[in-house]
Amino acid sequence: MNTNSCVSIQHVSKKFGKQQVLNDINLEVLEGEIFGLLGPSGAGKTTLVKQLAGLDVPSSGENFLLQEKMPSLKLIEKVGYMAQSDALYEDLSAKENLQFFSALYGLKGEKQKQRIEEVMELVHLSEHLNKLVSNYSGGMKRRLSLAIALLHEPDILILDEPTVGIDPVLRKSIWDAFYELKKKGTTLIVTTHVMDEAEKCDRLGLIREGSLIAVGTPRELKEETNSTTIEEAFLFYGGA
Ligand SMILES: Nc1ncnc2c1ncn2[C@@H]1O[C@H](COP(=O)(O)OP(=O)(O)OP(=O)(O)O)[C@@H](O)[C@H]1O
Repeated sequence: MNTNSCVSIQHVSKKFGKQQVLNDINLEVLEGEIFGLLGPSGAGKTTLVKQLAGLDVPSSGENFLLQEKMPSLKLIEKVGYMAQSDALYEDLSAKENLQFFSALYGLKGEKQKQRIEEVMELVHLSEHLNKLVSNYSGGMKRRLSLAIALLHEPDILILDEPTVGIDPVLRKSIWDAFYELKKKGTTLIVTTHVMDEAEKCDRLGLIREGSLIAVGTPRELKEETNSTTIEEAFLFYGGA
């Protein structure tokens, strides 16, 4: 295992009934990188990142985060996860949602107040702190979910399609926030099926029908396949 690897996926396969959804995945994610999992809808990205977040288990193989086998309660405070669908309390205000999740992570008093202000600023929602979540737009809910995942300053942040439904201007500001977190040493794992977003990652893993078909920097993947775009590279590796 690489010494600065902080996520190690070893021979991970997953079946739902007879359907093979992940097929012998092997992957190391390095500390402090932004790693993108790119693949079409249904490729198995969510299934994989759920395991990394400790919410599901492989049928065979093992996942390690910070040298600890998943799922592990020890890692709860070190890992942040933002699911694809927002898990928010609609009939509470944003602030109440943030307070609830802060409490789960053991954030209290002044520290809690300060973190809530910081994360809401980061996602440009400070003005809407007291609004009921049911009155939020889809994009606002996405940003609030992101704020919640950031509350406890996790070492590893796992984001399942973080910018779906978010306009380009805000998408840029969210990516700026990702780079800020990276600077602080946070490792980010981001799933996406958007090619221009994939270009923003340090390294990419291309997933197709449950198999990891290529891993490398966006530049490497393009060079190796003589492609001008990631999309072209993806099609090349996919055998098209
Ligand atoms: N709990 C489950 N039970 C049965 N099948 C499942 C379950 N979860 C996922 N699947 C199936 O596994 C496959 C991969 O789904 P997954 O959500 O991991 O794909 P994805 O790459 O994240 O796609 P998307 O971008 O659309 O979310 C799909 O065919 C899906 O129907």
